[in-house]
Formats: sequence, structure tokens, C-alpha cells
Amino acid sequence: MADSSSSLPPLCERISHKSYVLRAVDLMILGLLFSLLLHRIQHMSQKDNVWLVALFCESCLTFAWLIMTCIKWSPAEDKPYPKRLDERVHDLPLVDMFVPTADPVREPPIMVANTVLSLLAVNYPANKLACYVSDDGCSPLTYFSLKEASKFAKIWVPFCKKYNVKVRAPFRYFLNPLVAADDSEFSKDWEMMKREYERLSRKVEDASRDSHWLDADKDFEAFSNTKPSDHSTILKVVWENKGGVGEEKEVPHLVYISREKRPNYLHHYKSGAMNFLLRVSGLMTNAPYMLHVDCDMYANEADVFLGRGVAGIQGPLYCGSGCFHTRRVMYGVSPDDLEDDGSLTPVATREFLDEDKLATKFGSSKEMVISMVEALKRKSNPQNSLTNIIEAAQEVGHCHYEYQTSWGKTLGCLYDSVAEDMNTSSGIHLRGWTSSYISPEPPAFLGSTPSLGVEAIVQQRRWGTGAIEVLFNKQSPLIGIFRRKIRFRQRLAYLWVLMCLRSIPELLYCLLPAYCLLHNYTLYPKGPCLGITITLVVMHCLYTLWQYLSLGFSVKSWYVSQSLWRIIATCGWLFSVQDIILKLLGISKIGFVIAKKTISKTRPSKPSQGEDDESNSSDLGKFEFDSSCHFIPGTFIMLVNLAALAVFSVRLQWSSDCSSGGGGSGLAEACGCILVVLLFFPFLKGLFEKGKYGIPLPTLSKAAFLTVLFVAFSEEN
Ligand SMILES: O=c1ccn([C@@H]2O[C@H](COP(=O)(O)OP(=O)(O)O[C@H]3O[C@H](CO)[C@@H](O)[C@H](O)[C@H]3O)[C@@H](O)[C@H]2O)c(=O)[nH]1
Ligand SMILES: [Mn+2]
Repeated sequence: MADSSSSLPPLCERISHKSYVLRAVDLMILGLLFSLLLHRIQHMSQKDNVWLVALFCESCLTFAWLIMTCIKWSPAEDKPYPKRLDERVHDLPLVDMFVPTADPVREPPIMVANTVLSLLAVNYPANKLACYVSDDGCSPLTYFSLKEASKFAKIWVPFCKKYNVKVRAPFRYFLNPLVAADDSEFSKDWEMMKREYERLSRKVEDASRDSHWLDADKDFEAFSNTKPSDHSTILKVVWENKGGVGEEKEVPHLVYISREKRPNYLHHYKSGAMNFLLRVSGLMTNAPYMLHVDCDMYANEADVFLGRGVAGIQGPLYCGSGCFHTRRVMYGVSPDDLEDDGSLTPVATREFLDEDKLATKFGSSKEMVISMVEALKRKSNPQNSLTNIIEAAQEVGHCHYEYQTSWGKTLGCLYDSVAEDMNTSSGIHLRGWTSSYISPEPPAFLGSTPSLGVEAIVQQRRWGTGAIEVLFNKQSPLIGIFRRKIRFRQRLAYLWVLMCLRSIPELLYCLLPAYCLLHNYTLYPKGPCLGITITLVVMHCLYTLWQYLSLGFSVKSWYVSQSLWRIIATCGWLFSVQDIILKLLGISKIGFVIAKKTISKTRPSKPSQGEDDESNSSDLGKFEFDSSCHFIPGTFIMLVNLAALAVFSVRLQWSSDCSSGGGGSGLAEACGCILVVLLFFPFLKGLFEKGKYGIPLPTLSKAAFLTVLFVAFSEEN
């Protein structure tokens, strides 16, 4: 283990990126926003509801900008020094790796196999690793593909290590052509590996077309007569690393688990799966560190474990995937519970290791309690043989196992939010833990994002809903201002997730210019004060554009992303608000809608991080529609603005005095409408396109009906 000698240079250094220029720009925009608000308030008395609504929207935007300015005030980055690890680490710790999957159709088993293969092959001693796959889909096909993948791993892992392969997900690796002389040893091995990988993919594909023959195999008996929502726990040790020689010892443990599900039991979606993973791994290997990776991601960099992982072990704002945690943090330990040397304080020992409390907190399994005590005391002894512990592991997978325990409340991944990652993260930060964000080059993990269209919007809707749930449950970063250990600006950072509530002001703000044009009302300040609005828009555009360009993105991807965020706010987050209202009224429950994944056939383009992923694809700006409710608001906004512009141009022909100094609307409002049309441009294209890129007739007619109501209502006044 690492010794904590303070004379050694640090493993990780914080590099500050603060810039006075950027601070000044942020403050200037804030100042402009405040002066706009002031102008509105000063001129309010003579005006009407339109100005009140505009004041509301602009106050929301100002609040958002204020929070963002606070959060961005002193940006920093943690730079890891993996080489320094050699000086202090004499024995690398065990690491358990968790991969959850839930649906063999939406999450193709070959993709899960790739994720697992990339993890089995990381540069880390194989006997220190264990990979656990949780399958909420209870799919024999997923199990089959893991079995096949583990066979392939016996040649894949040695191949990767021999040639120091960088990207160890085979599907991704073989997207690059071979660059070596035809007769070299490497090219022969490469060809052989490629053939074997293709054979693996074919086998999995054949099995997904016809899985009847699986029924005849005794190993698949446990899957017969099961439904994903109704079956007992299935636990299979796919591969056990028993040391041995040669290839045998190169592949880490691989365990397949599918927890019990019964129709009347809540299973808590991914967080329930993560907690079962925690328990089973606790029983089997009990590693002090763990890595969470979604089934749609893969380890992109073989050295992800050394240094970077250890240095970032407390984890950044946990976003569900590509993140390291210590087991003790997941078991609810706070920094205050620890002495300087990392052992539990006497108070914490009484609190955590009290025999009576343990069973009520962690559940009735004796083996589980023993493993917990060992983990808390940092004395985890992995089982000599994984198969010895299967019965106990099955017990902790029962759906009533967590009944009246602390699982999901203060232990493990927290429940009561579909954004279990943010929820758990908030729980950890509230206890006072710090975390670090490490973004190495090349990125340690890469994953797939849904295509631009309903899948992306539904995902955003889930995140938005989950975020609001986090803010209003027991682990809310907003409660306990003086009691909790979380820092003030960290709280603000969580408050930022409230931003999905801005869907309402954004929707209103997209309709206001059109309403004013139709109504012949003024929306923006008149005379020189119009300068405030214009400067704001121009500055914001230039500022965000500069940010995009300096990160290496194109002007087009900047434009697409501006448009995308407006669409996400009005078409996705709007429904998050609806979800929450329906939940509060007890009308419907909130479920985890799994994103549909496709295995990429093209190499990721650079830069490939963060929110720009989607807009960076080759189909940049191509938007897919379907007849779900999600596209009604966007289509409605587009139609209303087009109608308003049409009315405006007719009015222009009637009177030459368009930008009248009087009370009416004019060029400024028309420009507002044009801006909205530009931001919702995919919808304009969707009006004329056919197939999946066209807006379906039912959506169009519903939106058109709303538009007629809106226009009639405006005209009447
Ligand atoms: O009942 C469930 C539902 C989902 N999953 C798994 O959860 C992961 C994430 O699901 P995905 O459909 O890919 O959602 P994303 O929106 O891409 O996931 C992001 O958002 C989630 C919270 O909404 C986090 O859990 C994820 O880690 C984070 O990457 C996948 O591996 C799923 O197999 C389960 O194991 N059980
Ligand atoms: Mn995902």
C-alpha cells in the first residue's frame, strides 16, 4: 500500500486556470443583465403583463449567470504525476470494476463485451482486478457474450500487453487500419486477433438472432422461464483468475450477476444494481477501491489505473461512469471518522462496528457483515475461491435483502432519484469529502452518446428530472447550511443543476417576441437603452464562440450547440418539470428510460469531450424527429415565430413606419423572432424533410393547433 510520507512530492498538483479577463467579461455581462432588469423595473408602471413576463424571464437568466460566474470564478485542474507513484507504492491495491447493463436490445451484448474486454486488459496486475457485470435484463445472451468474451480475453489481454496497445476495446482498436510490414510478427498477430474478434462478434450476433439452442445448454438453465422483472438471483463466475501460468493468469476475475426481481418490489434501477455489485464484490474480493463504468463506455487508455486513478480516487462530481471511489466512502465513512493514518477514530469505531447496528444497517447476511468490518478496517481479504461464496452472494441479491437497512439511504448508491450519480455525489460531498477531476490526454474513458433526436432529449429529460429530485430529497446539497461539511461554492455548483427549471422562462422568452409582434407591443427597451440588449446578445455570442474556438471546435459546432441547448431546454427539460409535478401529485412514478446505444463504426473525432459530443458527429446538426410529445414545443415555437414574422412583413407593406418610436413593436422584435428561428432551425428544416428527419404529421398538427390558438389569442387583444 501507499505510505503517506509527506517528504515525497505530491502525486497530484492543482493547477489554477483563473483569468482576470474572463472574470471581467463575466462581470460585464452580469452588469448588463442587471441594468436590463433595472430598466424594466423603472418602466414597469406604464407597461403591462408582457414586461412582467419579460422581467421574470430575464431575472431567471440573470440568476443563472450569477451562479455560473460564482462557479467559474477560479477554475482549476488536477495534474497527476503517475511516475511519482513508483517511489511510494510498494504494493498496488485491489480494484473492483463494476459494469451495469440492463437491456440486451437497447444495449447490444457485443458492446458490453467490449467494455468488459477494455477493462480486463488495463495495465494493472490481473490478480489485483475483478470485473463484475450486473445484468438487470437477466439476459442469457449477455451472459453468453461474456463467456465468449472471456475466452477471447485470453488472447486479447496478452496481445495488448505485448504490443502496448493503447485503446483496448477491440471494436475501437480495429477501426484503425494496420500500419506495419506485411510479414512482421505484429501484423500476423494483428490479423489473427482481428479474425478472432470478428468470430466473437459473429457468434454473439448469431446467438441474438436465434437463442433457442441456449436452452439446451445446462449452464443457461437458470435463465429458463425468467422475465427481466421476475426471476431469482443468478450468479455466475465466468472466469476466475487462479494464478496459474501463462495466459491463464493474465485475465482478471469476471463475474456475471443478475439480482432477484419480483413484480411488487422496487428495484431502484441502476442504483439498486450498483448496491448489489457493492455487496457481491464485498463478499468476493472486497477491494478497497472501485471503478464504475457504464456498459456503453470503454477504457480508452490502458494506463488509466496507475497514478491517475489512485490520485483521483475520491472521484470528481460523480457522474455515474468513469469514476473511482473508495469502498469506505461508499459505506458511508466521512473524513471526520478517520485518524491521520486512515484508521477509524474511536467514535467512528463505535458507530460503524457496533455488532447490533451492523446488521440493521448492512442487512442480515453474516458474511456481508464480516466483509464490511474488514473493509472498514482496511483489512480486506479476498476469498481464496470465488465459487465458495456463491450462496452468500445470492442471499444479498434477494429483493427483500435491503428491507429496513441503510442501503440506498446512507449506504452505497443513493435512491430516490433517477440521477443516482448526482444524488450519490451530493451525499459524498455533504460529508465533506473532496474530489478531483482528472482529464488526461488521451481521455481515460470514452463512451457513446445517443444520436441527435428523441434519444438525446429523453436522456436530458431523465437527467433534468433526476436533478430536481436530488434537490428536494434528504441528500439535497441545499439543506443543512450550517450542519453540513459541503463548501458554499460546491453547493452553488449543485444549484446549477436546477437549471432544468429554466425551461419555463426559456419557453416564454422564445414566444415573447412573436407575441409582441402579433400584438403590436414593445418587448425590448426603446432608444439608446436598446443598446443594452444588443450588447448583451453580441457579447454572449462572441464570448461563447471564443470559448468553442479555443477548445478546438468549429464555428458550426458552436452554432449547433447553441441551438441544441435551446431545444433541450424547451423540449426535454420542460417535460422534467412535468414529471416532477405528476410525481408530487402522485399521478405517475418516474422511471429510468435506458438510452439506446449503437456501436460506433467511425473513429471518435477530436475534441471528444463534454457536451459537444453530439454536435461533433458527422451528422452535425442533423436532427431526427418522431411523433412523441417531445417535439411539440419546438415545432410550436417555430410556427409561432414564422407566423409573427409573416404578420410583421404584411404590416410593413401597409405602413412604411415600421420602427416607430411609439408604443408598438418593430424591427427589434422582428430580429428577436429571427434569432429564435435561427436557434430552432432544425425544426424549420424538419417542416420540409421526409422520413426520420421530417416532423411527423401528428406532431405538426398538434403544434399547428396550438399556434392557431396562440395567434387568435394575440390578435383578439
Ligand atoms: O435499471 C437500470 C437502468 C440502467 N442501468 C445501467 O445504467 C447505465 C446508464 O444508463 P444509460 O441508459 O446509458 O444512461 P445515460 O444517460 O447514458 O447515463 C448517465 O446518466 C445516468 C443517470 O441518469 C448515470 O447512471 C450514468 O452513469 C450516466 O452515464 C447503463 O450501463 C445501464 O445499463 C441499470 O443497470 N439498470
Ligand atoms: Mn450511457
